[in-house]
Amino acid sequence: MSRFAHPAGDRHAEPPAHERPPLAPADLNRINPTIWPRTSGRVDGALTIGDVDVRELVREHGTPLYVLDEHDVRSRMRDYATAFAGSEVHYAGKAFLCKEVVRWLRDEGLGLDVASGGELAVALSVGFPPERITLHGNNKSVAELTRALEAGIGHIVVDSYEEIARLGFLADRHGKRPKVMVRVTTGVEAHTHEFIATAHDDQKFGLSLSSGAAAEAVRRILALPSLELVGLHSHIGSQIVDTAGFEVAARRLATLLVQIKAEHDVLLPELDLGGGYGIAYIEGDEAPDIKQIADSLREIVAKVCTDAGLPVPRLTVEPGRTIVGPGGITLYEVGTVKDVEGLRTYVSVDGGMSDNLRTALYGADYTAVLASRESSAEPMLSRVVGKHCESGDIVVRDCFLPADLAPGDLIAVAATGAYCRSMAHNYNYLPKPAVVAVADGEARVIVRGETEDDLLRGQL
Ligand SMILES: Cc1ncc(COP(=O)(O)O)c(C=O)c1O
Ligand SMILES: N[C@@H](CCCC[NH3+])C(=O)O
Repeated sequence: MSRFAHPAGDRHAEPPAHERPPLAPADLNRINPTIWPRTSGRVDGALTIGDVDVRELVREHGTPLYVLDEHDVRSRMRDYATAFAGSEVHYAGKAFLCKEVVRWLRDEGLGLDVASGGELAVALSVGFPPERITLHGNNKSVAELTRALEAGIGHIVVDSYEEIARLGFLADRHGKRPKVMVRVTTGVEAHTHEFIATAHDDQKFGLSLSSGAAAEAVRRILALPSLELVGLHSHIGSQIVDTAGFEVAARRLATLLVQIKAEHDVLLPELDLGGGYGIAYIEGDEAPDIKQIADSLREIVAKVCTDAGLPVPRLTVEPGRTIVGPGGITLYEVGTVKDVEGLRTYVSVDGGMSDNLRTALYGADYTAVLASRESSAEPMLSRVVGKHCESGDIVVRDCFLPADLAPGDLIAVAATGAYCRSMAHNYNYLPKPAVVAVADGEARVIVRGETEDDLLRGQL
């Protein structure tokens, strides 16, 4: 995913032109609206979000700090509801889930995808309507399936033959008949990092279309009276900006639906096309247009089905990153600024891979700016690193920061709303930072930051 990774096996080779560090931006102080939250800007030199000055946020809540722009997130929820009017939009909670985000979803009329019993518990704890919840996972436990059945959630997406048998048995025992979908591996090679591509055959998710496993799963479900097969599901991967893969997957899924009608005389009323749409992380990134995606997916499915003389199924999409990613930032305080002669400057901040694992895990790119003030100093090629005991503990691999950067300055990293707090961990016993929602000049803690007591809890 990183544009700047060195070719494997030769760490000293000059990287090809497209992998070299970027040129310094013309204006280091710029808050590019395609990357930063919708309400962000600079006032008196300092970054503001939701009309709140980040210096105030830090005075009140410390650093590192996740900040979520409520207007940004809610407006993206509404953008999806509008673009996919007539279809279902289920927010993928794995991107970032907490009680308050669930309340926003409920207000804005979206559904929710959960990938574990824990995510389900968050949703149910604030009374989210269970019929608007879908449960995913390649290895759901008996306890998770049982809880889903007891709560009466809307859909369970089955991912293996074992799960079909397990769920069929549990549903029978509990006197339930859940709506299920089959997760189909459509064979699409998504253009994204290997670890987050999910529709090629050689990975753990789903049942393969090409091998016939998906069709066999359909047969097995139809043979179980305790399961109601309502549709097919596909999710090809995450942070995908080339929309062609979504279209191929939608066509393949719709074609399978037509084949199922021919083989079983069963008309499935639903297709779930997953999520995975990319966002802009750095200058020059272009995020796909949601309205265009909605129109093209609807058109493709409608054509395949009407050509076969079948009614068009109800569509669902499951965006995570595109809803919550761009509205989130992380604030850090600079602790040390170390010039490594002839190479770059290492800017150490008070968080790192425990609050943002994505750079270490996928070589992800991010944008960072000096947030507590403006500066007219020269650009300095920088690497923003954390405080963990790992040299791979990098937050922003390559960026330009002003050469007068000093300890005590605040740095903001953009587009950290998705898959940062949700993948945070406690390596080196660093507490997970708080999440603060900002809107209309007010800031509210929506997830409390961990304390030393939290870190020691549970130890005997
Ligand atoms: C089944 C499923 N649906 C939806 C998503 C959401 O993906 P994204 O956050 O990339 O939109 C994921 C994660 O990739 C997923 O695994
Ligand atoms: N966690 C990944 C995406 C995986 C999405 C879930 N299947 C990321 O940060 O990009």
